[in-house]
Amino acid sequence: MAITKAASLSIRDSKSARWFVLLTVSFLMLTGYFFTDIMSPLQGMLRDQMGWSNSSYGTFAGSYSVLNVFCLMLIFGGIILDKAGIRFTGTFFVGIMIVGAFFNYYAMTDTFNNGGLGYDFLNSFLTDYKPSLKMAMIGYALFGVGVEIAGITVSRIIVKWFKGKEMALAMGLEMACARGGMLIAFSASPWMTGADKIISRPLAFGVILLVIGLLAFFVHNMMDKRLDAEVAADTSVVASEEEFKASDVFLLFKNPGFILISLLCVLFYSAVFPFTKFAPDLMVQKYGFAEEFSGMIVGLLPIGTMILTPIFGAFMDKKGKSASIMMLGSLLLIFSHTIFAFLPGNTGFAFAAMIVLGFAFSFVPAAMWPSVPKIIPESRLGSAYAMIFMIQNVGLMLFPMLLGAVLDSANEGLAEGAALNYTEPMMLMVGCGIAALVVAFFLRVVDKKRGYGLDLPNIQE
Ligand SMILES: C[C@H](N)C(=O)N[C@@H](CCCCN)C(=O)O
Repeated sequence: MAITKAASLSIRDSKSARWFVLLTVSFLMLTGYFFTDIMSPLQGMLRDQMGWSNSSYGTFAGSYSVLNVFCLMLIFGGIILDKAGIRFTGTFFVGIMIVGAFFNYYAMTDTFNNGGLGYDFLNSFLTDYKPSLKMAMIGYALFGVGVEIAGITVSRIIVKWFKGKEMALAMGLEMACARGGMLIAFSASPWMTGADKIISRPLAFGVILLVIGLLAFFVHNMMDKRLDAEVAADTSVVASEEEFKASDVFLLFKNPGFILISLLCVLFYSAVFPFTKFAPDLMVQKYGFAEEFSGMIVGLLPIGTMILTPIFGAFMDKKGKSASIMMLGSLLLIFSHTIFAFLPGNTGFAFAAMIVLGFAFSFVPAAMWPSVPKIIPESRLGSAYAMIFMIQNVGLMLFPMLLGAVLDSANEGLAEGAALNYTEPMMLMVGCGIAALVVAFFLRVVDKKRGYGLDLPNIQE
């Protein structure tokens, strides 16, 4: 049964306790996001060493979401979260994340590629696809299930500890840490392959980091247990919300605010995460950066968001304006991708577009995620976040595949060694941005009509 707390103080009222909890789960997300983007700056090496085409690379990137979409893993994850609780769900799915990451690492090793366990089997069907690609996809798909459900769990944890307090700031800081993981991946991964360019090296490091993330989550579990014990022992805590039922998932779709926020999420994120998978190669092909530095340029994006997301989060905690800020973020997204698509390959434009994208990628997440609890009751939050992530994952699956396929087809017959043209793939991203802006506009209209309070401050005085 979902509960709300009345007057008496609990461990969540202790600032140091709740910020410490935030630290543990933020570190976990850092490790997850590090692994998510670990292969992104290695697209060129995957082409040269593993023989992966751009479409193959896009298919690999999209495999992250395949189980989440086709096996409805995020829906199950959300239901498990609402039924079995934070500690079990988090621990189990971080475990899945580690197993998937290990398969992904194994796919890149010489052991596997020289006929290791599973090679012959994976080589016996769909022979157009390399065994390394198939093994990496199995691993990345499992990893995608784990990291996404871990992300949903972490959002739930932050609401549990920060609701009515500094929630947007806390979510902003958690996302800043996650972006820190992206930053390390983009800037360090090519260097970690070493002079001999061994792709499996950064992946091995990523697996070890994930195990450390799991240990951090165990520390969170201890704090969470204490909070639950306090709540159970406290007679001033009153049951106030209905118990969650699996059928409630369908109720979410009767809520226009939920539908619009889900649509905005899929459109906005489809123009960001799939883009970042190709962005290092875009830097090489369009702007002429060396492969080792291309990830660092893309790393400007997470650096900017690490600083800006918590700042905007704190602003919205105090002043509100989330609905308007989501519109502004979508507008900036269009500007940024328009620069990448249509302006000349001048490095100044690359920096400018990346900075504008950094603002967009700070505004929208900082405003969107803390808005969900204003639209959905707490007992259904796990499922609501899960459903939003699930819809978002459709975009995260399709868009990298589309980008890879459009890139290959736009560059068919290109002379050996000539730079790839990214205009058409980037036009796809501009289209997503325009659609996101339209949805953000309607979300603001519906907010005014229904009184969700998206433009109101998060902190209750
Ligand atoms: C990719 C993942 N599904 C996602 O949407 N991540 C968001 C953060 C959502 C959780 C906020 N507490 C992101 O912006 O990285």
